[in-house]
Amino acid sequence: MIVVLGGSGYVGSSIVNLLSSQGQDVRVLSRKDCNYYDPASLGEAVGNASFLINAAGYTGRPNVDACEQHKHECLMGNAVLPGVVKEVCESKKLPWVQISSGCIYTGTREDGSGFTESDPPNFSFRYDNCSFYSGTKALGEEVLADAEQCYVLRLRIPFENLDNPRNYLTKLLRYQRLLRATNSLTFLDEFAKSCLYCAESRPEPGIYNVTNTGCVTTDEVVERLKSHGITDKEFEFFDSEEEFMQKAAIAPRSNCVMNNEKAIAAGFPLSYVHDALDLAMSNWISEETSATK
Ligand SMILES: NC(=O)C1=CN([C@@H]2O[C@H](COP(=O)(O)OP(=O)(O)OC[C@H]3O[C@@H](n4cnc5c(N)ncnc54)[C@H](OP(=O)(O)O)[C@@H]3O)[C@@H](O)[C@H]2O)C=CC1
Ligand SMILES: Cc1cn([C@H]2C[C@H](O)[C@@H](COP(=O)(O)OP(=O)(O)O[C@H]3O[C@@H](C)C(=O)[C@@H](O)[C@H]3O)O2)c(=O)[nH]c1=O
Repeated sequence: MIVVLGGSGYVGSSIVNLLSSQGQDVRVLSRKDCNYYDPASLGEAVGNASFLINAAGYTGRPNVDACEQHKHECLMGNAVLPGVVKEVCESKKLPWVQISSGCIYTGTREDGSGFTESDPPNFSFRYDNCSFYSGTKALGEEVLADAEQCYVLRLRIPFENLDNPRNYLTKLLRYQRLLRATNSLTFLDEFAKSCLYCAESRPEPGIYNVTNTGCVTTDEVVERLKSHGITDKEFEFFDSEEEFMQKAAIAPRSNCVMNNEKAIAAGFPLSYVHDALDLAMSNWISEETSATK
């Protein structure tokens, strides 16, 4: 049995749907079911699972700005909880996935290439340059530095074919103005498949950048949204990151390029970012369409 903590959330529900569709025996755990911060209570709820996926955490709604006002929940969910899950999984000798984020980096390496798993985070409390959210995600990875049988999977700006306020494509369609940035992204379907891959095939445990190959600019993504007929909107852009910070954001955002070669070499099912965007956009289901179904 695979236990999914936070299986009701945006990322967790995508994982649960995939596992269920593949005939896996899945159990979703929620904060209602036990005390996440008491290893005995969490351990009892986990029972005799054979694999665990921790998709619980605090992200803020509608975006990470909300974490600046909810620091306690954010610190507990993103930095303390991974430590409790580690303790429980190690006592049960249970292999498991922790969902981390690529938002612990900003920019590119000095030579313009993407960050690898061995690059230390540069958007963290140690650099004193980050959002509270990113700081807690970097701390969550530090807590797991010596974790056994643990897959730390770094998701980065998820997108998919379903219109959803958490989907990057929906965000770009709805934000009044856009920040011009270059990012690596993660196709949510392939992230869910990557979690299943860890459960079934057990690659070497450790940190993996679970991002699609390559990177894209905001302009490239909006041009693709237009060429797929999803919108004919004339997008407006901020003149600079300073203007974006003054008018649309509370916390600084991570925009970054990630290197996924380690994940590809380990067999993770990750396609080129432009191909993944085309697949999601060519199967686009708008909120209006899904509401009438
Ligand atoms: N969405 C994104 O853009 C990205 C997300 N991630 C990471 O993926 C994971 C899941 O994110 P996402 O699905 O978007 O988030 P959601 O908020 O949609 O879901 C997270 C779930 O975690 C539980 N939860 C909420 N607050 C807390 C808390 N303070 N402590 C413990 N559990 C809590 C809730 O489940 P319940 O009420 O059932 O307990 C909730 O449904 C997080 O670790 C996040 O950092 C990484 C990169 C990008
Ligand atoms: C608020 C806002 C953001 N943006 C840009 C900034 C950035 O490049 C991109 C995403 O910014 P958002 O504020 O939507 O998302 P943010 O909350 O920063 O997104 C993150 O969520 C958490 C949970 C993660 O772990 C991250 O990996 C990432 O997915 O959109 C705009 O263009 N216009 C806007 O008005």
